[in-house]
Amino acid sequence: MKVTAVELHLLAMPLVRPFETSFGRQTARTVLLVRVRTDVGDGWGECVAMADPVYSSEYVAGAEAVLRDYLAPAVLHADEVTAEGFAGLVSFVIGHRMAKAALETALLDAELRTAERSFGDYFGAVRDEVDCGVSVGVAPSIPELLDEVAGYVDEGYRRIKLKIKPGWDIEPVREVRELLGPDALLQVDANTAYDAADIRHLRLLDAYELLLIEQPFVEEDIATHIQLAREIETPVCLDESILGVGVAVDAIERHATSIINIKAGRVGGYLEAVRIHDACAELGVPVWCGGMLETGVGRAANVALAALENFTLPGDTSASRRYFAEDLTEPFELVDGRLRVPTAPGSGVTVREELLRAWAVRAPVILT
Ligand SMILES: CC(=O)N[C@@H](Cc1ccc2ccccc2c1)C(=O)O
Ligand SMILES: [Mg+2]
Repeated sequence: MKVTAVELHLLAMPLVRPFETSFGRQTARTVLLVRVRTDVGDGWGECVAMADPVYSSEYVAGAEAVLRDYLAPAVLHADEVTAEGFAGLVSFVIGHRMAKAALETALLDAELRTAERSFGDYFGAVRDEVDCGVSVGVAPSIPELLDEVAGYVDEGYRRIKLKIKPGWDIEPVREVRELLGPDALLQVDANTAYDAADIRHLRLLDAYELLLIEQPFVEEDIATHIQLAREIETPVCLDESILGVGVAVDAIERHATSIINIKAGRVGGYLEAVRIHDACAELGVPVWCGGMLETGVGRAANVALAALENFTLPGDTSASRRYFAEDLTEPFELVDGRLRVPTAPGSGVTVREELLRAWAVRAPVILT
């Protein structure tokens, strides 16, 4: 297809409640959306980068710049572009996987809408709905944490994930395990907040039958994850470290991790995400779909991805209302702890253009 324009939309959406992690406290989501106009129709992609480079080195203003100055010109100058050829077309740009993922997804959305194929059908979904978990932030107090967790259990979430950090780990886990009972699915996410000196302390988590401990150490530090995996019963899961299928296979083969959190935005797009899924299936390593507080645009694609065979653990594919009072698309509603996989062409959702205008931080950048 021929791309005739690339639009960069910048929105601000308030969160229904503050979301605190080991790297900070968020009260709103700054959203960068990419729309491509092509000779066969439009497509949308959502960039998962945060406003600040605190989860990864990418951030909204940086993603916008690399899309404006490198990635959009590359597709606009090409006579013929395909989603499958996009990674090769922009391989001259090092990194910037979240920015690349947004544009690749927009191209895929345009292609599949025209072909009248859904993301789920294209990715190889084997389910019509996916089991959903929920990510729970660091709370001001234990009672407030327990209230929030009890609310999610009432909503039907099939797995609870607690953000932890030094000083907020063993006690909240113990109290939530007490609240949930011994059989509930419970896991933790440290977002890189610990180091090797904390390994003995982290072993205390073994008392609480957790599904996994997610990314305790910094992205580049595979060695300390290997050391922890040797010394702790709780399975180690990687998130920030997994930038592509190569590092996923390397980390698994070196026994740094035994479960992978797949986020299409973090790895450069849904095509790479499917490659990681397939490689993990080969290696007998279960995967689950991570979340980056996406609007319905990114959420729709994540739910389709989470419907693949080897996504055997509930993901952070929570309902829209977990984060937003109103979503940019039709809302994703939890039914019996599950979300339905969209079946309409492309992502299967429709961006509400009136909200695009209402929530815009500035006029869209239109590149032609
Ligand atoms: C659902 C979940 O825990 N996501 C990330 C962390 C995270 C936390 C806060 C965020 C705020 C704005 C944008 C992305 C964010 C991602 C994770 O798994 O590590
Ligand atoms: Mg994580």
